[in-house]
Amino acid sequence: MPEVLLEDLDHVGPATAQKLMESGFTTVEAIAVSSPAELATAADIGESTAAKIIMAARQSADIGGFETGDMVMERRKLVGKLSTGCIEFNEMMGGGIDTQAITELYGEFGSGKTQVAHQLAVNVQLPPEQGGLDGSVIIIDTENTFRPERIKQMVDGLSEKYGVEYDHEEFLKNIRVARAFNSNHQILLVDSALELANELKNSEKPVRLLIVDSLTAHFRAEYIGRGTLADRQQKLNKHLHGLQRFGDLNNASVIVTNQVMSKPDAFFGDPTKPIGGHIVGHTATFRLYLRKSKGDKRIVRLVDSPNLPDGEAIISVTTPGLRDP
Ligand SMILES: Nc1ncnc2c1ncn2[C@@H]1O[C@H](COP(=O)(O)OP(=O)(O)OP(=O)(O)O)[C@@H](O)[C@H]1O
Repeated sequence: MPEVLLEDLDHVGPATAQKLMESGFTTVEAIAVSSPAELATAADIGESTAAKIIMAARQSADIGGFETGDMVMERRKLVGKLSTGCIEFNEMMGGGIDTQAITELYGEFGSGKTQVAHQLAVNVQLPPEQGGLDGSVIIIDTENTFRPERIKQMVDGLSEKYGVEYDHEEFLKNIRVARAFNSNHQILLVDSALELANELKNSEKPVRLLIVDSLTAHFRAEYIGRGTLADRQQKLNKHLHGLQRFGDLNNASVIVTNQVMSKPDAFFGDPTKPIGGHIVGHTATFRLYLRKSKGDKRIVRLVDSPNLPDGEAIISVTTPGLRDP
């Protein structure tokens, strides 16, 4: 599809286009999924004009409309399973982490969310015989927690496990990381990820995994207090739909992390419930609650899956990677 420029949209003059770009609305897609109030503020225009611009953007943007049942069926047949490398964990997930789905890892700090994400970034690159998807990965890193050194350790761990000499440099080349500086930037990076995935679609390693670590940290920091809750949930909702769409279009797994607090939190309510609450819950297809146990052991609990029984698996987080205890 040829790229549509902001100025090409009805009701958008050069000055408005400029203001929109400056406020981070750099693509027609970003405008298509925004709200009139948001756009009006960003471009200094009336809400009714903003609504017209959004309609125009929706008509020209490829934001996904209806699919027929047989199309959905065809797409579902392609659902892949990404191995976690742990037998019990895989079994609990019906074979592995589904593609075309969002899987949320939530838990306290240090519960191993980032470790699981790193391991999946390695495993996705393996051939299907070894539980991979022969793909590459995009990571949206919001808290600067991506560590290439950790990837190297895990690749060395794989070499040990399979008795094959894997080259960690090759694995690192198939991991593309972008830092998200705030929640708006984070949302826009999904558009960039879509573009990148399109470019790589016919390459040797198409993008089969998207990781957002952390999904909620920026939202949590930026939207403080009850008054902004609805706003935050709306943004988060939009973001999650963008992520789901990424998973569908690329037959990719989407992994998001979400920190929960051990201490009661005045702003976000029940400490055992992940922030983002209902919105993440209703949009994420699989929710995994991670808990620390003795030593390097972690308990992974599957909560509220649409087609699998709830269950628990124990894994070990070790230097060479995730292992069966
Ligand atoms: N190289 C390593 N070898 C062994 N264990 C490690 C290694 N690196 C990290 N870990 C383990 O992983 C833990 C950190 O987990 P991780 O960073 O995944 O937590 P998290 O759930 O993402 O936390 P946060 O919410 O703070 O980001 C460490 O406490 C340690 O137990």
